[in-house]
Amino acid sequence: MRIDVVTIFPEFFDVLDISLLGKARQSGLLDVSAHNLREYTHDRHRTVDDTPYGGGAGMVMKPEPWGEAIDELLGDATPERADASAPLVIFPSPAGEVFTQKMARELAHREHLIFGCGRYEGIDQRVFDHVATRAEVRLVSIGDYVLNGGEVAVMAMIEAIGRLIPGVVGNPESLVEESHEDGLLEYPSYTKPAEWRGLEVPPILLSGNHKAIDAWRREQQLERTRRVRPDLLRAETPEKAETAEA
Ligand SMILES: Nc1cc(-c2ccc3ccn(Cc4ccc(CN5CCCC5)cc4)c3c2)n[nH]1
Repeated sequence: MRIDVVTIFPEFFDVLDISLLGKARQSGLLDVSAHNLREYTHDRHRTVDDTPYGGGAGMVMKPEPWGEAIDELLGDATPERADASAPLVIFPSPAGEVFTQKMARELAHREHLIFGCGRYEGIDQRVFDHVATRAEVRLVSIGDYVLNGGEVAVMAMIEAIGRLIPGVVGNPESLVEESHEDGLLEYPSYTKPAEWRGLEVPPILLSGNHKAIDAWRREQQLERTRRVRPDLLRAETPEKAETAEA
C-alpha cells in the first residue's frame, strides 16, 4: 500500500520510521511519504492560509496549494478508472464520518491512500469539492473532540490501517481477537505471575479447558460491552444484541 500525506509539518511523520510500521516500510509492504504543502506555494512567504470569507475567528487554508499538491499525487487518476488501485483522498475533520475498526479493515485493502492534513480552522471547502471530481474523497473524524489539525488523526488512522495489512503484524492471530473486531470490547488479559499483590488470575484461565475459557472470555466481552459501551450492542448486527440480551 502506498500512503501519501500532505501537511505543513512533514517532520511530524518521521516517527513512522520506528516501531511496527518501520519494519513494514522496510519490507515494502507499506510506503508512506509526507509532502510539505508549502512546496506548492509560489510567494516569498510560502503562504498557505488567509482570512475567512464571511468573517469569523482564525484563518482558513487557501485552495491553490492544496490543488497543486493533490494534482501531483493523483497523477492521471480519473473517476472513470475507479478500481482498487484508484487513490482514496481522506481529509481528517471534526465534521467527518467517524473512523471505526470496520473502516480501518475496509481501507486496509486499498492500494493508494492520500491524506490531507488541515490546520488553522480548516481547508477551503472548494478543495474537497474539486478533488471529488477526480477521486473518491472522505472527511473522517477520529472522535468527538477538536484537535489543532489533522496530523494526529492521520497518524492514528495510518497505525489502525497499517497493522491490518497482512504481514505487518507478526502474529495475525492477534488481529482477530481484539476489541471491536467482532463489534464487542475485548476480554481482560492476564499473564504470570499467577498471584500478584494478593490478586489472583481467574482460575478458569489456568484450567486448560479451552472450550470453557472461550465461553468465559465471550461472557466477559458481553458484560464489559454492556457496562462500558451499550451503544455498540445496538449497532448494525441484531444477532449481537440478541446474544447480549441472553
Ligand atoms: N476528530 C477530529 C479531527 C479534527 C481536526 C482535523 C483537521 C483539522 C484542521 C484544523 N483543525 C482545527 C479546527 C479548529 C476549529 C474548528 C471549528 N471551526 C469553527 C468554524 C470553522 C472551523 C475546526 C477545526 C482540525 C481538526 N479534530 N478532531
